[in-house]
Amino acid sequence: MAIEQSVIVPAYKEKLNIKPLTTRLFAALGNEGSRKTELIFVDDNSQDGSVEEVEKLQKQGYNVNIIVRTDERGLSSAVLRGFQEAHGELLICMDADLQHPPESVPILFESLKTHPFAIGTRYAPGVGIDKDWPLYRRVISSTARMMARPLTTASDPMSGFFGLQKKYLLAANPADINSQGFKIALELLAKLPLPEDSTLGEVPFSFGVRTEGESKLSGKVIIQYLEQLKELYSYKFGLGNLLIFVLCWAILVLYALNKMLGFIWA
Ligand SMILES: Nc1nc2c(ncn2[C@@H]2O[C@H](COP(=O)(O)OP(=O)(O)O[C@H]3O[C@H](CO)[C@@H](O)[C@H](O)[C@@H]3O)[C@@H](O)[C@H]2O)c(=O)[nH]1
Repeated sequence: MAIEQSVIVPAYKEKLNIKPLTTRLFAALGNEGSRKTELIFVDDNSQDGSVEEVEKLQKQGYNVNIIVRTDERGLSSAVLRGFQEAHGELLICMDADLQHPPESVPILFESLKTHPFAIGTRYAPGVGIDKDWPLYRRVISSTARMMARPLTTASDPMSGFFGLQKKYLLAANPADINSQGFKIALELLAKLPLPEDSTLGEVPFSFGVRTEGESKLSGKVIIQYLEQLKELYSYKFGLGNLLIFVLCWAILVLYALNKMLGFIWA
């Protein structure tokens, strides 16, 4: 059976997560789903045994591959590389750390059959974020989410769990896409030539906590996000609206402070 759908996973030092992610994903897809799906890890030369782990799974019959980049680092660029190499018409990106449940992947693929772009959301009734996700991450995430509000209708534009129909990626000019940082979903949502009348697929999921390995979020990634936002505001609204950007900033800093104090006092 030909490959119709691809799951791309950016991975840096994720050896311990590779096996559980692969086995859970293919179990969730079932026999028929597994036959038409490939899983691709895009690893930035972790040298932690990830490659050997994938080779073991290949020997067990799983359709899983690993691309090792030696000349580049970064989440967004890794995802774009995976999308480039993928054989499926439907593409999904998810993290390796199991914070995005593999069991939600079939639902996201289903949504992509009727939506050009679909995104996993943590902000919907019945789902949410694990209570053990650290306070500072909640504050950063809420603030970042508010700052992206004018750019997209997505309820969770910070989500790293999303998918799209490949034809819309191919229709974009690669030079337009910013491959820095972590926020590739927001970038693609803002820049892909999606049909005007199309709606965004939103798939609620519960965001877990990482049990193996560590987050790679750093100060540099936050700065990259702010630079990306500035560029997206210019792209969408023109430089004349830089003032709006500055005002949004001021409001959001106040919002973050309020949220932080609220949490502390709560
Ligand atoms: N290849 C590659 N992969 C990377 C790199 N940096 C991070 N990754 C991979 O990208 C995924 C997410 O990175 P984490 O460092 O685990 O991010 P996080 O703190 O859990 O935040 C994630 O979840 C948030 C909520 O959905 C997202 O907002 C955020 O963008 C990210 O996806 C993981 O699979 C990680 O190995 C890199 O430089 N290169």
